[in-house]
Amino acid sequence: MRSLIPFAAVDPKTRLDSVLTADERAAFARVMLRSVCATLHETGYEPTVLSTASLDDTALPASTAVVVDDQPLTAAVNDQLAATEPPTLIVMADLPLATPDAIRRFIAASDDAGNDADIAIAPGLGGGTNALVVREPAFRVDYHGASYLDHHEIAADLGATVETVDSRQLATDIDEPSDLAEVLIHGDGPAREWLVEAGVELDTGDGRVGVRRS
Ligand SMILES: Nc1nc2c(ncn2[C@@H]2O[C@H](COP(=O)(O)OP(=O)(O)OP(=O)(O)O)[C@@H](O)[C@H]2O)c(=O)[nH]1
Ligand SMILES: C[C@H](OP(=O)(O)O)C(=O)O
Repeated sequence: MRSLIPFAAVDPKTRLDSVLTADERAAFARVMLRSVCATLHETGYEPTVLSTASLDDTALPASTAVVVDDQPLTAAVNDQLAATEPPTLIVMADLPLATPDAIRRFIAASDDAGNDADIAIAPGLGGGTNALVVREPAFRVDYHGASYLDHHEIAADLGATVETVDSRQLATDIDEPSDLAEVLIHGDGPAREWLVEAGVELDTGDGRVGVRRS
């Protein structure tokens, strides 16, 4: 199955700006991208990174294809869907807890006893769409906001079947500083390592666990 990883290369992860500088956000976004690429490679896919700007080769595992398209996310992904035959797997670049097992379970769950769902969605905790399998040729994405609900509506309008796959590892996208706590608690890969080296640590004071700089 063709697989795409959309990536905002310029000034990424702005919602982390209370914890990370602009250079750190750019570096951390690339660490997460590299981790998701490696996860897909390990799962047996050859992902294409759909990036808003060209990328230094060191940002990616060897032999990862890059397509540069500086359109906004939804338009760039939809042009890719229009240009190729389904199925397409789309996995966001900010899922540092994603593992090959989680991807395999997502794909397997989207295939219910041999009846492939037209659309399979691994929702993000905030209502977004962290991973998507598109088997319906007419389906087009509409990211941002509660895109999980929007994608259900778009599928319903097409009479397409939808499978929602509940996966903690795929649900954890890194948007807000509190999401970094999830990486420190549950991660065991390069994103966690990068945060520890940068001096980002758990803040277990009152209320919800967060992060602070050491
Ligand atoms: N190709 C492409 N990918 C995008 C674009 N905007 C976001 N992405 C990617 O889509 C996924 C989810 O995006 P967001 O959580 O909105 O990421 P972001 O824009 O880096 O973060 P914020 O600045 O905090 O909104 C990540 O993999 C991003 O790298 C875009 O305009 N084009
Ligand atoms: C791209 C967007 O991501 P979020 O802003 O929810 O991280 C979405 O999943 O629709």
